Amino acid sequence: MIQRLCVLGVGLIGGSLALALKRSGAVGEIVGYERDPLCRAKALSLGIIDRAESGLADALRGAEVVVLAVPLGAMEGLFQEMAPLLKPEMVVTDVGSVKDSVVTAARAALGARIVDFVPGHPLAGTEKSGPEAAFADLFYLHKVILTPLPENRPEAVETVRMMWHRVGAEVVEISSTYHDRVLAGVSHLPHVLAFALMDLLAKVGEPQDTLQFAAGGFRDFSRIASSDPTVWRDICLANREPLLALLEQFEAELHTLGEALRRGDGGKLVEIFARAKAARDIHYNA
Ligand SMILES: NC(=O)C1=CN([C@@H]2O[C@H](COP(=O)(O)OP(=O)(O)OC[C@H]3O[C@@H](n4cnc5c(N)ncnc54)[C@H](O)[C@@H]3O)[C@@H](O)[C@H]2O)C=CC1
Ligand SMILES: O=C(O)C(=O)Cc1ccc(O)cc1
Repeated sequence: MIQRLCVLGVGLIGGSLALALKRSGAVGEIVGYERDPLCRAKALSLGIIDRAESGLADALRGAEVVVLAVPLGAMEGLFQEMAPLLKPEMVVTDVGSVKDSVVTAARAALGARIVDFVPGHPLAGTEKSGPEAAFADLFYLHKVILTPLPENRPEAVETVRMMWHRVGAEVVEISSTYHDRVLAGVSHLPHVLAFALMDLLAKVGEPQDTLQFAAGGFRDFSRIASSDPTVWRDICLANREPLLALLEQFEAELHTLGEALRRGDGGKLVEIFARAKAARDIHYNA
């Protein structure tokens, strides 16, 4: 049982974690720290948090576990501000979609207190944001990646592992660098492609006229282009190198496809499409 949990940033992810932990009975009091007064009020009125604070010292006081659930661009500043306020009994974790940059910022700001910072990333979310979008089932039966540090106290890792376990998530541990390389492929590049496609369609046509002719496949593929632009700016910039490496390979892949199309080379198209289908089917239709 966590007596008091402090969530920094009560949006989709921080709010959903608060709701899920409350429902599970794993936490006594949940304190929310929010920069945006509207989100603060909303999180309180929706019963997501028990208490809202606009000052970090008041928010952190007496917390056993602190969860950073702010956009990646806000993490470094928060680590710096919280460093002098952390007490020996506090365990700190985050939910950021990129891990190496968060680890670097935490190491620089937290000094010896890094032993109690356990980096995390729930592999669950939606294209919506803010406290109104939060829901208690978000993490149920989803994976949560932890990228523990060599310096971590084992008890701190166990506390974070248990927190996610209590909301029905499956916890796995990998290195932060491997995390960032894999997530560039299965999350960050797909979001970039969806944004790029929607941007292109918005420029070449009138989406409000043409989208009425789109079928389910388009809706599936483009859904994530409705994600928050600033949250995704931060993710792309934080994982710039792995993302750029993959983007360049993707450009080459598109070039190969384009050349095959230009030549009328149906054999090449089937070769590429069949390899792609097999790779996807082996995972999803096994
Ligand atoms: N959106 C998604 O599906 C997922 C997001 N993540 C990660 O979760 C984190 C939060 O993302 P979301 O919940 O989607 O965003 P969100 O926009 O729904 O929530 C973020 C909240 O943080 C607040 N905030 C921003 N800067 C702040 C600051 N300096 N101090 C206090 N509060 C501040 C905002 O007012 C907002 O309420 C990000 O780091 C993101 O990479 C992780 C998994 C899934
Ligand atoms: O909306 C979706 O399907 C997502 O992919 C949500 C998401 C966004 C960011 C993450 O780091 C993890 C999950």
